[in-house]
Amino acid sequence: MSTDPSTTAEWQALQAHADKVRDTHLRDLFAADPQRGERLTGQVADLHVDYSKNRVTDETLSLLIALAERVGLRRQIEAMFAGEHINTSEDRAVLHTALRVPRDFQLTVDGQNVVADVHEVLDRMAAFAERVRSGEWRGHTGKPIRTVVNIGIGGSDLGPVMAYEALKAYRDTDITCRFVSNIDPTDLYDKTHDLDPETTLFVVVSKTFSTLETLTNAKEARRWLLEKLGADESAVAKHFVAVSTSEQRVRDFGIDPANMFGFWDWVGGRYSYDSAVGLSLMLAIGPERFREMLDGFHAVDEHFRATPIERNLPALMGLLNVWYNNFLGAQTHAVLPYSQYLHRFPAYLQQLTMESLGKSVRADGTPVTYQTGEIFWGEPGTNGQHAFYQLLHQGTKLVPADFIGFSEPNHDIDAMHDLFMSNFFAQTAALAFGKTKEEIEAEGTPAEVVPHKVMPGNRPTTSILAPKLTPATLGQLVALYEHITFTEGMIWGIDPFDQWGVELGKVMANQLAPLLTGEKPLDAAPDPSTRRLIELYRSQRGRA
Ligand SMILES: O=P(O)(O)OC[C@H]1O[C@](O)(CO)[C@@H](O)[C@@H]1O
Repeated sequence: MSTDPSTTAEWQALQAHADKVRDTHLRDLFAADPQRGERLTGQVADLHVDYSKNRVTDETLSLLIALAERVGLRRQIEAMFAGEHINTSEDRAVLHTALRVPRDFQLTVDGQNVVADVHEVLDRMAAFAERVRSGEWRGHTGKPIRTVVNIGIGGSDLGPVMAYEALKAYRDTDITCRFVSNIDPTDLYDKTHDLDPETTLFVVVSKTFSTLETLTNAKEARRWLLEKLGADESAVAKHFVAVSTSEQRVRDFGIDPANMFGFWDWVGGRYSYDSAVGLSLMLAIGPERFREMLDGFHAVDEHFRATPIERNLPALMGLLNVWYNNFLGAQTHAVLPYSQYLHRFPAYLQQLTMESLGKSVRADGTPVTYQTGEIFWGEPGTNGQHAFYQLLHQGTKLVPADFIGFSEPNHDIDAMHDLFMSNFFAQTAALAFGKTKEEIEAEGTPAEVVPHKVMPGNRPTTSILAPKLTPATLGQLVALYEHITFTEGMIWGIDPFDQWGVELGKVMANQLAPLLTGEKPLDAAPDPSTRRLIELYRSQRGRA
């Protein structure tokens, strides 16, 4: 049975400490230590991380580090990098870090030369991407590809689309990508109805190649293509490629394995866009920039693997999340990128963190008696400022937030970027230090309005500042959050690499589909509420 962290002396010391410091204000912490803004910072690759505006003292940090040592975080990190089967409920290694190692790295896992396999696929992807980008790869009627449609869902969509949007400034070809994920037919319709089938390439991405949404969309896309081209099945080879771990299922679908790019069961879906799952991204930005992104990931991996916990930024950020979640009662965590290009980053992080950490039993199956995964959410600044920041500043909820910004813009217009980033700095300062009653009164504010204008402050933030949003810094950011997630999972003793909780709904959807069409009677509904809803649905669709 694994250690219940909440029964350890280290956890209990944190609980006692939380009671002591709960009301300590960031104003006082900064006043007591003028060096705090420099001391509580660190650098990982290009990312400057300032965690000084968190509600922690040096003692808090030492206690959190002691908890990490107690649960064996260092040992767990080594186990992950070595390819041990740390995904216990699926008995699998967890080796997304191997996807970004340089060619000369040595890593053999379960008898497999992992590095050689990774680079073999990367080389095939690069060769294919060059052919498509140069126009050498032609569609069935001899025309070059202009649009790539990625069909996938979850990890087979969120990573590629997030990175495609993030690296917009680095797309340098005539190729544009679209992403179809939802089984809502409007998604496929919307993304294909105005396309020229002669110049369209579908990349069907599914780790399992059994996901209902993806296979349904892919079949429809194939039907659309053949119908529009007026062609037979032979056209599929020029317009469909697959990314999967299952060669047999790809073959069964009708895609030639020669047009398949593989990966391995030791890559979780939400940890996969730096594998062949990122093929659409590579088609858009080219193999060289894709490689730069992988190097960015790797730089943070090396930091996470080799740096003592007291200076290990992903570990420290993970521990801060544990602090708020388990000792100060926070329920959610905001991620606020000051970059419009990162507008899908919070959605991407939702899968990474919430599919990983939304568990209520430990790895050995025993129930947890403490809070696990927090709710991650966010929107780019400054848009969020005009929507939900009011609650961050004056609401009753504690919402720790990460601010992510870049000194150099990807495109600037006059001094807009300076104005933009001044909001980043202003918000984090306002959240931390607020504005007191006395300061507001001194401005001559009418007495009855004063309480409404008081800004309590003491709202914790971590600032991540990088020189510029590039393929490398994007890779660094993603690896940072992967390892933050890992750290939290290890502290709580859960398996952050499985996702059994999504299965039941999938099975039930398959069982219910014939009730919606009328092929099965309503009596087969699982409960009276669902029966009534389906009955209404059927009548609104004109079905008896
Ligand atoms: O890549 P696949 O096998 O189609 O799975 C898609 C997604 O579905 C999930 O299994 C959840 O339903 C995710 O973990 C995964 O990223």
